[in-house]
Amino acid sequence: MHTDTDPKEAALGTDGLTRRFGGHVAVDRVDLAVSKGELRSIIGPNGAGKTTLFNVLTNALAPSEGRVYYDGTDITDVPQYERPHMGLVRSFQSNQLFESKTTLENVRIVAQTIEQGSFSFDFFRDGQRVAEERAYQILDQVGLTPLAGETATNLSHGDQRRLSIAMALATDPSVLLLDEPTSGMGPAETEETAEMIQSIQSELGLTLLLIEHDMSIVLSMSDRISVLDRGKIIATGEPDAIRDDDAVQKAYLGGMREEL
Ligand SMILES: Nc1ncnc2c1ncn2[C@@H]1O[C@H](COP(=O)(O)OP(=O)(O)OP(=O)(O)O)[C@@H](O)[C@H]1O
Repeated sequence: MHTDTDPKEAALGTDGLTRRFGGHVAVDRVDLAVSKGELRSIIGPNGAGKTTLFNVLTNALAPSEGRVYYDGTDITDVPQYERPHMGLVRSFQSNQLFESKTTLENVRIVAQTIEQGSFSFDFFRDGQRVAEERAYQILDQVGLTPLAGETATNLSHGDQRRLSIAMALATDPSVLLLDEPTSGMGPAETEETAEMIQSIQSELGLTLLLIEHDMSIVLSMSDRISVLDRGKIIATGEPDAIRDDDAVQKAYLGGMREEL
């Protein structure tokens, strides 16, 4: 079974990353090395530490120990708000949508906010138009063009999740962290969203880290899968190897084994 190698040579890497809550170790000495252009899924039973790992990777929560590397640079101490400007982006949560704004405006606002750092006078003159063009382009990529003028609060749950991906794309990420992009979707919508994510990834050459519960999606989409159990990575490998791994089967006993 393949294990992760040097985190400093990865698009996104961690070395001994740990997060404790009091005496509880939610993320326990995690070593990851996600290669450029890889689609890596993180799976594991409920409470395994997946969300906490994402929170520590984005510095929404400070790690208790360990380091985080982005494209060879130690970013452990880089504040959360600076990371999107470097290209390390987490998909927006539904409570981060501007509910009274339209689908288009939500994406445009993010595009404009991100670009403001790099444009000066010219930007203020043309900024809105440039950001709007970019927003239309992204809506097309995620299949939301027909809903461009719809108020975000009126979108279906699935379309709101697609919008949250669109907003993340508006920041022009290199490494994108997606937290359960298909949660709450039916089988057809899940399939459609998975295809959309894959086509965007190959089009943009993105590195993707995905938390996903739908095992058929995980097994079909991932280049590699890392399995988290009680805070520890117990296996990393290609989908076939993970499905057949004894430790993984054991961790899922009574839980999702049938799905594997
Ligand atoms: N802010 C917190 N304070 C205390 N304990 C926490 C906190 N956040 C998470 N935990 C604990 O850390 C462990 C890991 O939780 P986490 O939400 O990261 O798991 P998960 O794998 O994402 O679970 P799920 O699949 O159910 O979303 C759990 O035991 C949880 O109760």
